[in-house]
Amino acid sequence: MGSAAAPLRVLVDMDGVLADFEGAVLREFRARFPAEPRVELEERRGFSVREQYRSLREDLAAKVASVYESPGFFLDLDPVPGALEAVQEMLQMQDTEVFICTSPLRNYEHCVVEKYKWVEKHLGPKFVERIILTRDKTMVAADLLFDDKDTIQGTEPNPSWEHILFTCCHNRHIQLPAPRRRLHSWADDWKAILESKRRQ
Ligand SMILES: Cc1cn([C@H]2C[C@H](O)[C@@H](COP(=O)(O)O)O2)c(=O)[nH]c1=O
Ligand SMILES: [Mg+2]
Repeated sequence: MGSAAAPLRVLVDMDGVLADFEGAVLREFRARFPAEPRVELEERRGFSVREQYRSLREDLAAKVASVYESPGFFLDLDPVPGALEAVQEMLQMQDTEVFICTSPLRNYEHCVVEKYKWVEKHLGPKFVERIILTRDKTMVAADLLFDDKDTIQGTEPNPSWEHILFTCCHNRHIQLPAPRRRLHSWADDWKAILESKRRQ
């Protein structure tokens, strides 16, 4: 008798994919520093919001960091539209394993515990067991990784997953070289991506 095919293992990133990090940074920055120049979401370029604020004016880097390093920032992030429904549906799919794979800030004081609380609040306690917290996603074995960071590098030069770039304000201008793929939003056909990977 042949052995059953292994389940498809899917990693889903948190900030920019499940939780609206960028929207909250802008909203809180505007509230706390109304007189300072800011980067509107349409003007965001590059993964690091801190570096883009630094390019406006050196001292704005620390100011924007103070926003996302504040207590309550990560816990209060709004879910990305459609994200919660999509991962709950993924969890119920046959022959599919889903994990949340997220990187904490270097200044992890509030971020780590609030990421756990956010998942419990929005997805329930069972999903908390599916959190993988790492600053090196290349070390995690999976078939797919949905992530808004355009370039994901780490210790492992050939990660097992295919990185599907999740469209976010800071990456929408990037032209991906073939055969790299995008998911434009959770309204886009994520199931087709899972099925195509299953057939490979
Ligand atoms: C400056 C800056 C930092 N981040 C942070 C937020 C998170 O701690 C990680 C990314 O987490 P993910 O769940 O792996 O997306 O980096 C950021 O996302 N964007 C920034 O500009
Ligand atoms: Mg992200």
